[in-house]
Amino acid sequence: MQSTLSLSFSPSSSAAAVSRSNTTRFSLNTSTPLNLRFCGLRPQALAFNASGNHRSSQLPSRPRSQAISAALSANGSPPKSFDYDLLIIGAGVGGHGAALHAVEKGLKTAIVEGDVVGGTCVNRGCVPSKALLAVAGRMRELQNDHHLKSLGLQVSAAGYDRQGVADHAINLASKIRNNLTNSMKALGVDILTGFGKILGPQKVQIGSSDKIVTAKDIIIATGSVPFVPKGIEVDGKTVITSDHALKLEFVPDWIAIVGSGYIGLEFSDVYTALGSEVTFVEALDQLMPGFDPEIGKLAQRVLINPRNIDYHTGVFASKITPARDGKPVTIELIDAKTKEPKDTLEVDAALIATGRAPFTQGLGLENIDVVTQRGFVPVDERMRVIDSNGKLVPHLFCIGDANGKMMLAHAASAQGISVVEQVTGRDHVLNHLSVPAACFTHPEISMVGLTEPQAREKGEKEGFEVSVAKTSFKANTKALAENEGEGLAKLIYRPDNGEILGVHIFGLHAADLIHEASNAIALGTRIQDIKLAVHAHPTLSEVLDELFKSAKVKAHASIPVSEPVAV
Ligand SMILES: Cc1cc2nc3c(=O)[nH]c(=O)nc-3n(C[C@H](O)[C@H](O)[C@H](O)COP(=O)(O)OP(=O)(O)OC[C@H]3O[C@@H](n4cnc5c(N)ncnc54)[C@H](O)[C@@H]3O)c2cc1C
Ligand SMILES: NC(=O)c1ccc[n+]([C@@H]2O[C@H](COP(=O)([O-])OP(=O)(O)OC[C@H]3O[C@@H](n4cnc5c(N)ncnc54)[C@H](O)[C@@H]3O)[C@@H](O)[C@H]2O)c1
Repeated sequence: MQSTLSLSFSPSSSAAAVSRSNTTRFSLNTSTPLNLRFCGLRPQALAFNASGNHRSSQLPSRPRSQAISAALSANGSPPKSFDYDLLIIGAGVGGHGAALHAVEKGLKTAIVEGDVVGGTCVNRGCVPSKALLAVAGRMRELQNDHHLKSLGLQVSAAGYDRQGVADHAINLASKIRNNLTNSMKALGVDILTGFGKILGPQKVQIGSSDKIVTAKDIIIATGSVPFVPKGIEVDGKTVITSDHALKLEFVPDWIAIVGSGYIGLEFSDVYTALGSEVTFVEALDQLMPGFDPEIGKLAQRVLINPRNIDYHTGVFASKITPARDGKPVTIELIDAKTKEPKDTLEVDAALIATGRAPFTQGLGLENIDVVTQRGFVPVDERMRVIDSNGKLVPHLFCIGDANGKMMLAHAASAQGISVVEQVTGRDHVLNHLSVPAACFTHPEISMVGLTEPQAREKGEKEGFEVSVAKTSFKANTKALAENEGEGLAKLIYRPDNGEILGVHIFGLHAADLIHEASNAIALGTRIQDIKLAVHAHPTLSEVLDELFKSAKVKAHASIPVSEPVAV
């Protein structure tokens, strides 16, 4: 096994540095402690210092090296036999995906959860947000007279019951949480309740009790919490994070959304559908800075400009004070570059959507000599944890939001499956460039692989040509039948060999359509091959069919010809 590695770690050191939209970007104003919350999981306040490491060390009065050797001498010797083959710390989607695959592979598996099964995605993320977005989509349709008339429909004024909408999100989360729990129980995964703390190699303490569990391999899957920049006071009522917003306790007349990434954009869709005015505050010079620029422009034309949304770009929200004593929420804006004061906003509420911070405090990483990087656990491309000397920690892996490679539910799960493949004897490296992402606005945005600027930069560095092909939803029969012709699909590829570098879609059901492209990238399928695949007519999938067919690949790689099958 390789012992010294260079770090493969994507989070940029500044929020102003844009990489991919769904790679971690968090470190704005980290010079003073951040105020992080974790939904009541742990009583003590969380605080990170400037480097993101935890301020309140477990062993604060001793030098670190001394503390580590003390811990190792007490707990450091690896156990000779194990309670489990695999122990997973954190029962979010990452942990759940790993657990299910582990059982399938015949591993005796346990999962430790300090709060509720399902983690962020199920309880405070993907699931409740998509329930709210489903309502938003219907409200939009019912309020769009022009659209309805063109279909020959007549509907009287649309309305909603706030608590009914909130209940839909709560009920869905509870249903999926039960499904997840039952699926693990049914397969024989032991669910251990308590906060997991690594005591030494292959050894984890569960909760504050004396319960210590040993396992041959351990996966850290402890996820993330909302990141709140300094100067912003979250009261959970008028200044909120997504944790609060998903409960939909009120629908403000006017809400400022700080950050125009995934969370900001999806909530702007929900709030405007429910009648709020939205003001975006974005640190970078354009909205939705993580998307492919062309898709971002189209999204701005369709999702921002015609809606009750205005915005301030190139500014930080440097101070936000909740509404109190009859005064509204106040937001002080400073220029992102010069730091000069720019403006003060007074609004009914503010949603802080400025990224997520890893949840790794109190995990006992110091006991195995692992130093986090702004809270993220350093891992190599196989999710193997790297210690402070650059060496792999045997039998220890970290997946999902806690490693910061790609903060998406399915990425967490895919990383978990990849780890299980490795510990059961099959080498596996997940190609993150094949992992799709989607923003569930109306219409949706989806993407896989590189943006056009990223592809051009790579092409320049590595000396290959980059080409772009595009198709419009306006030419698609199914989209037109739905009266939803506003949309674009964009393919970024190598004309010399037909390699797909990236695909970006804006339009109806873009989140479902992206998988043909992501699977093609994962399987190494070239354009000259996929353009021969057949799509049912009339379907939205023909948008991608057209896209691949319109690409101009110069060198024709051999096209596999399958034997004709007698029917
Ligand atoms: C509003 C919102 C919407 C989102 N929408 C989407 C979406 O549509 N699609 C998508 O792909 N992603 C979405 N995401 C991102 C997605 O939720 C995360 O990427 C995903 O949940 C990460 O999974 P995870 O398993 O790494 O961590 P988590 O889901 O955060 O789970 C970690 C679990 O570990 C537990 N834990 C932590 N420390 C310990 C410990 N020491 N001992 C025991 N248990 C511990 C926690 O209680 C938690 O249950 C969204 C996120 C948010 C906030
Ligand atoms: N549909 C999905 O897959 C989905 C949905 C929601 C969340 N998520 C995941 O959750 C994570 C967090 O989402 P997010 O939207 O919070 O983060 P993000 O990184 O997508 O966007 C944060 C935005 O906030 C801006 N920003 C940061 N600090 C600021 C400040 N002080 N003032 C003004 N602007 C500031 C950044 O420039 C950036 O544009 C993402 O990594 C995403 O992958 C995914």
